[in-house]
Amino acid sequence: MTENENWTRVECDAGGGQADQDLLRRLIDGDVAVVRLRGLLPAAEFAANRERLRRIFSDATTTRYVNGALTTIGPYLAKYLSRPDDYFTAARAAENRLDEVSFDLSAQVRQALTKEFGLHSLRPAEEPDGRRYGDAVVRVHADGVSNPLHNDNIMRDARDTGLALAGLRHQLSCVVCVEECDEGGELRIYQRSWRPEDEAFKIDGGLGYDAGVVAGAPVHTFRPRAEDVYLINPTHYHEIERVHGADRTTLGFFVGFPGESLTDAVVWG
Ligand SMILES: O=C(O)CCC(=O)C(=O)O
Ligand SMILES: [Fe+2]
Repeated sequence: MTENENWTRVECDAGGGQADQDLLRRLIDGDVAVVRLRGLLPAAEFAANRERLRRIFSDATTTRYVNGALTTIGPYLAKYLSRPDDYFTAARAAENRLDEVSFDLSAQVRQALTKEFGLHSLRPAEEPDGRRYGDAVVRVHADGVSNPLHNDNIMRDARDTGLALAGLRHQLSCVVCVEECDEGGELRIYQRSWRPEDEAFKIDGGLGYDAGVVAGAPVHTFRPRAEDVYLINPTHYHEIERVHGADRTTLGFFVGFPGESLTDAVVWG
């Protein structure tokens, strides 16, 4: 596990012309660890949406696992793959609640990403029958919380569900840092994507994989700061270090590309 100059972060200032299709391709190919976009949205948008979220914080739900816990506002699909109907119901309920307080950070970020990367479309994913996926999940990591080593791969995980997302070609993850913690909370991402034989490293009854699965792989460590918007390839192993002090609050959504053209994409939470 070594930091390595060949597996590192690309920093972009919004409007600087650096964010393009080629950069998305490098994330997909596993050549770039993190793309960090600074200044994607005005500070005032973050401040307003942070305040809106605060009003519905009591709606957050915590899912406990033997080796961790996830506190979220809005459902995350990975938890509902065996009961998609419940996912869509919960997604509508969360959307209504966020609308009530005029929370619009996900829509703003989508619009800004579309412009920044020159996309033709970036919309919440839909099933052919019209059921719409949730457009993001608010994740709250409080003092003492970490996330175990895992990878996110909807093409693999939804394969037997009949959901349209299983047919995507590529998946990225977009994270919007709403509130940074005082210490810790670093994202550690490895230059190692999932392979079927890794299932031997899966933690029984828990979340994620044993550290042995990434032995020897280059790692990049990134500590998100408030107002960062960053992209990773979540099919690569990643984990979040223990958070200290203030909550680490993020808005996250996955970005899926149905084809090799990286200009048309869908999102889900
Ligand atoms: O919050 C982060 O830095 C990463 C969260 C994560 O696991 C993901 O985006 O897939
Ligand atoms: Fe993840």
